[in-house]
Amino acid sequence: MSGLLPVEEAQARTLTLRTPLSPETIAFSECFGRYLSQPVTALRDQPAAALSAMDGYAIRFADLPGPWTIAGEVAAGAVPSRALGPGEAIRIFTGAMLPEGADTVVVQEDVAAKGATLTLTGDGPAARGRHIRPRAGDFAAGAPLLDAGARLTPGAIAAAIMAGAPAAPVHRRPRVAILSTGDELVEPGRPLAPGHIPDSNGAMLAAMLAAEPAAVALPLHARDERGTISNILRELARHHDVIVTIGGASVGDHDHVRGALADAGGAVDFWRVAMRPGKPLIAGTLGEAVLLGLPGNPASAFVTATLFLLPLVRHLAGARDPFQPRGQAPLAVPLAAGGDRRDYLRARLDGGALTPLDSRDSGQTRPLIAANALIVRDRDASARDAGALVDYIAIA
Ligand SMILES: Nc1nc2c(c(=O)[nH]1)N[C@H]1C(S)=C(S)[C@@H](COP(=O)(O)OP(=O)(O)OC[C@H]3O[C@@H](n4cnc5c(N)ncnc54)[C@H](O)[C@@H]3O)O[C@H]1N2
Ligand code: MOO
Repeated sequence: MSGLLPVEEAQARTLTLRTPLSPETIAFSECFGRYLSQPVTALRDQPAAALSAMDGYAIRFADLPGPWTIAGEVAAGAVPSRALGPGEAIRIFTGAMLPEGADTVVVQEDVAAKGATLTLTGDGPAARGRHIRPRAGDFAAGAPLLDAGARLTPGAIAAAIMAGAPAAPVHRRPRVAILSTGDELVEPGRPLAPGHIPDSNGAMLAAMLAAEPAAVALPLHARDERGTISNILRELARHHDVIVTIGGASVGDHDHVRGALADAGGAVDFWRVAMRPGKPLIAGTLGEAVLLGLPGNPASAFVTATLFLLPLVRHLAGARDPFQPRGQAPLAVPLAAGGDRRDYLRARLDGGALTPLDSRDSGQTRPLIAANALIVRDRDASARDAGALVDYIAIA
């Protein structure tokens, strides 16, 4: 089909519409899911000194099998008051600094203390250095820990804090507006007149964005009036980084998004992508804002949001790698040959195998309940047997 942009080209063009947003420094308590604006390098050794990894006694390995004279105690957070001498043991706890002179920890389950005398009752440590966390065993000062553009996962947050970073250097979150268009649409939960349907896409997109570093405004709705849509777009562009419209993207007499964007002073970068569902996707700019015009069919909106909106939001939020990775899994059932566009088939990944869900009608919402993957089937792909490996994208 002519005039349709290949998916990868359309995805790449979407990201070129705007560079990542400005950097800011925020508290670690607020930074989950954000992307780093600069690398994190360790500012300190961790641990900063050799520590005990167990509750027990610090000893010299050469003094085994004891007995020892108990010569003091050191708890986590304290500095040992003296060095360990030959034949001595110092009571020590998990996370406490190892006294100078000690090279091994014997766990308390392996010894018995009577007065100031400690005797071995179990096997004891098998080697010098047992139950000791060496200085800088986690990382040394100067170690590169996280790259710019990395996502702040719980683990990454923990490492950045331990590395001594005072706060999280990240990119600003994109402010995202969602605008459903269509005379037939009614706010969720409101009574429906004949010909009306509930606006399910607005809330669906807000939910998809809830897991992303985005400030998402309450979904809005406009009637199918070019002038109204144009005015709303112009207003939204003043305070948002991304405007997502839903519906009105196709060729019908009531499909006004492209016209309204032009009237508002914006520009279409591309329209129509070689994919199913989602062909009439629009991408463009209006002032500083990027506009994505998603097709109105629920599956089309879902798939185009997955492939274009979420990566755009991540890109603006500073992600180095904004696209969902593709996986491969075997088909649980045979798959028919592909058509003249790239297909993204709603599917269920269960027990390691993929089952395409029955409906290919992009107007249906019910298949979205079970779908946890999109099978990627290339244009003109041949039919595949059950068991054949196919590409998929995991979806939430
Ligand atoms: N002659 C042609 N007709 C259509 C073509 C085409 O190439 N030639 N493309 C079809 C494809 S593919 C799609 S996808 C749809 C997309 O159309 P629009 O983006 O203009 O969407 P609407 O017509 O406004 O709506 C389509 C469908 O989705 C329902 N809808 C819309 N918004 C919502 C919402 N917020 N929540 C729930 N449901 C929504 C709407 O009622 C329609 O049923 O065009 C085909 N037509
Ligand atoms: O592309 Mo439409 O999205 O096939 O239903």
